[in-house]
Amino acid sequence: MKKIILLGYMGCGKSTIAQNLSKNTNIPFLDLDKCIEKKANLSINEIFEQYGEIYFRKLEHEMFVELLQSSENSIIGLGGGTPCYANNHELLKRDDVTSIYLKASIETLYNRLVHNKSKRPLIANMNEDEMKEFIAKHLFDRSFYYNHAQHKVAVDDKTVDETVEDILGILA
Ligand SMILES: Nc1ncnc2c1ncn2[C@@H]1O[C@H](COP(=O)(O)OP(=O)(O)O)[C@@H](O)[C@H]1O
Ligand SMILES: O=C(O)C1=C[C@@H](OP(=O)(O)O)[C@@H](O)[C@H](O)C1
Ligand SMILES: [Mg+2]
Repeated sequence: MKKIILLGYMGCGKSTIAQNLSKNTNIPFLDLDKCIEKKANLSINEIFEQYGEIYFRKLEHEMFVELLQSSENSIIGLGGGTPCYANNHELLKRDDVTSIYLKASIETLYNRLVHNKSKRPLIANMNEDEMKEFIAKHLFDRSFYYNHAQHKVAVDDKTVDETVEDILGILA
C-alpha cells in the first residue's frame, strides 16, 4: 500500500504538513515520533534522558519498519534524524513509497526552532548562538541523507497551505 513520507530537518514542518496534507487527501497520517511515544509510553525527551539517543534510534528504526509494513495507505511524518540512522534511507527506495524532502534554509529552521526547542532534546539546552551554529553544521551533515528523497519541496516563505498545494502537485 502507498506511503507518502515527509522528511527533513527539525522544524521544517513534517508534523504540521503531514496533518494538513491528511485533511486535504483523506489519507490518514502518522507521526513517527508520536508512534514511538505511544509505544514506549514515554515522551521523546524522557526516552533521551532515561535511555540515551542510541536507544531512541533503535526504537525509531523499529517503529519505521513497523509503519512501512502496515497494509494501510498513510502519510508518515518522520523525525528529523530518521533517514540518517540504521540505513533507514534505504527503506525509502521501496516502490510503494513516495518520499518528499521538505527543504528549509538555516534561517527558516532557526526562526522556527528558537522558540520551539523544549521538546527537541538535541537542541533544548542550547543558547541562540550555539543553536545557529549547530543547525548549520548538522543540516550540512544530514543533507546527504535528505537528498535521497524522490522529491524536494522548498518550504521557505511558504504558508502551510502553499506547501500542501506543492505536495498535491507532486502526487497528482
Ligand atoms: N509555513 C509553515 N509550514 C510549516 N510549519 C510552520 C510554518 N510556519 C510556521 N510553522 C511552525 O513551525 C513549526 C514546525 O514544526 P513541526 O511541524 O513540528 O516540524 P517538524 O516535525 O519537521 O520538526 C510548527 O510550530 C509550525 O506551527
Ligand atoms: O533531528 C532529530 O534527530 C530529531 C528530531 C525530532 O523530530 P522532529 O524533526 O519532528 O522535531 C525527534 O525525532 C527527536 O527529537 C530527534
Ligand atoms: Mg515532527
